[in-house]
Parts: sequence; structure tokens; C-alpha cells
Amino acid sequence: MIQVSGLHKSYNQTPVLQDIQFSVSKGEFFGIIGPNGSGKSTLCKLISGVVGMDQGEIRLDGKLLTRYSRKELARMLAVLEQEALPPVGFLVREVLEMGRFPYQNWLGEEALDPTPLIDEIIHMLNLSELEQRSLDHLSGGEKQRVALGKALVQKPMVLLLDEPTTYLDIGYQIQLMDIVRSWQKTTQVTVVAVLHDLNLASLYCDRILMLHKGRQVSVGSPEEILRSSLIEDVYGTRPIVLEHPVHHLPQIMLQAGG
Ligand SMILES: Nc1ncnc2c1ncn2[C@@H]1O[C@H](COP(=O)(O)OP(=O)(O)OP(=O)(O)O)[C@@H](O)[C@H]1O
Repeated sequence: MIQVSGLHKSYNQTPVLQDIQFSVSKGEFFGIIGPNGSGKSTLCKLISGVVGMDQGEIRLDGKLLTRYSRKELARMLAVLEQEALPPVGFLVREVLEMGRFPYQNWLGEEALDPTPLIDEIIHMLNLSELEQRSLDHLSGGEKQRVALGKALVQKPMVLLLDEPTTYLDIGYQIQLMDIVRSWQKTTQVTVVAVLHDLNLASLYCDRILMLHKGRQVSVGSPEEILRSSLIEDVYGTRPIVLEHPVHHLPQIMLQAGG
């Protein structure tokens, strides 16, 4: 579904991403991890077409990203980022309705009534009590659920999540990741998620790409990537890696220094 090859990106002559090469299959849950400043968000912006690359190519469903029109790309790919929410004055339901713009004509109408889909997503994300509230008065976590709702109503083939669990407490972190995963199972959407929390990445991702200083360190299963020595090389701290007693996936425990 996504093929990235030979990707390079510099800002002001400083390389931010170099030699990035990977592919993501349809329906896969693909994680991107790495320390602060390693280039995760830049990679997301390149995949979503917000920022142009210097070298290399990105293909979505076999077609070069640069060949998609804005509306075609919005039907193909949705991005969850809170900053993309409209600034002030909109109700939650209105914000979700905005997610349908790729399917609307110039009058803002679409062939099929999107109300059942929007209702389903409002229900799934527990937004029923908030749907007539203004976005301005929501908490960070509530806004994050609205941002996810706006991305899901786009019914994309690829869902790009840039730090989706920021602002969320542990209950909502798991709830959001579970919702994304069950949505993925029913729609076969391909998910690419930048995650800071390595334990969440392990629990939800089929494969993980690890970045370090703009370079790709490795791509592999959680077991291949979340190894104590590799994490120490990249993050500069050596965690204890244990197997989750229920899910049998690696989980890390941090060790305090001194
Ligand atoms: N628009 C920009 N102009 C100049 N430099 C930039 C720009 N955007 C990002 N950078 C630089 O590119 C590097 C990678 O940034 P990026 O935001 O992609 O990293 P990240 O891995 O997402 O970091 P974090 O985990 O801290 O969010 C950083 O050194 C950052 O300062």
C-alpha cells in the first residue's frame, strides 16, 4: 500500500532524513519510533504530502504521491493531528462533517448521505454527549478523539497517526488504540503511527520502523526492534525488556540512573 524508497529530506542544508526505504502492506499496523528530533514527524509530513521530499519517491497504492490531486489524496489518506482541527467556533459534529470534504462537490453535497457513518463514528468514539459542544471548550483528550473522528469519517485507505496518544490518560490511550485497531479490522485500512510509547508500539504494531538522527536503524517485528541493546544505542538508556505475561510481546521497564 505504501512504498518509500531512497527518501532524503533536508531543512536549510541540514539533512533531517536520509536513505529511508520501507514498504507497508495493506491492512498493516506500522509504527514509527525514535528519539526526539529523529525525523518521525517529518517522515509523516512527507507521506501525507504536506512537505516535499528532496530525493526519492513515495507510492500509495502503486501511484506516485505527487500524481494525486488534493481531493484524491484526501480520499486515500487521512492524518490525525490535533493541530489540523479548525481553530474556534465549530461544533464537534460540524468538525466531523468537514472530514467528508473529499467526497463533496463544489456545493458541499455528496452522492450518499454521510449521516449514518458520522453517527456510527460519534457513537464509537463516545462523542455523543459532546457532539453539540464547541471545540474551543473541550479538553486535550476530548479534542484528540474529535481529531480521530474527523480522520475516520474520511474513510481513508491509509490512516496516518502522528503521536495519537498525546494528551490521553492510560485508559483513553488503550481505548483509542483499540478503536483504531478494530476499525482497521473492519475496513482493512492501513495504519502508520508515530508513537513515543514503545510499550504501546509493541502491543499494537505488526512492524516497527526505528529512526535515529534521520536514518533508518531497522524495520521489523516488535521482538526484533525492542531489544535492550538496540534501545540503548538509539535512546542512550538501557531498559529491561520483559515479555508481556498476557500478550507475549516485549515490554520495556526503565531503569533510573545513579
Ligand atoms: N520546518 C522545519 N525547519 C527546519 N528544521 C526542521 C523543521 N521541521 C523539523 N525540523 C528539524 O528536523 C529534525 C527532525 O524533526 P521532527 O519533528 O521530524 O522529529 P521528531 O522525531 O518528530 O521529533 P519529536 O519526537 O521531538 O517530535 C529536528 O532537528 C527539527 O528541528
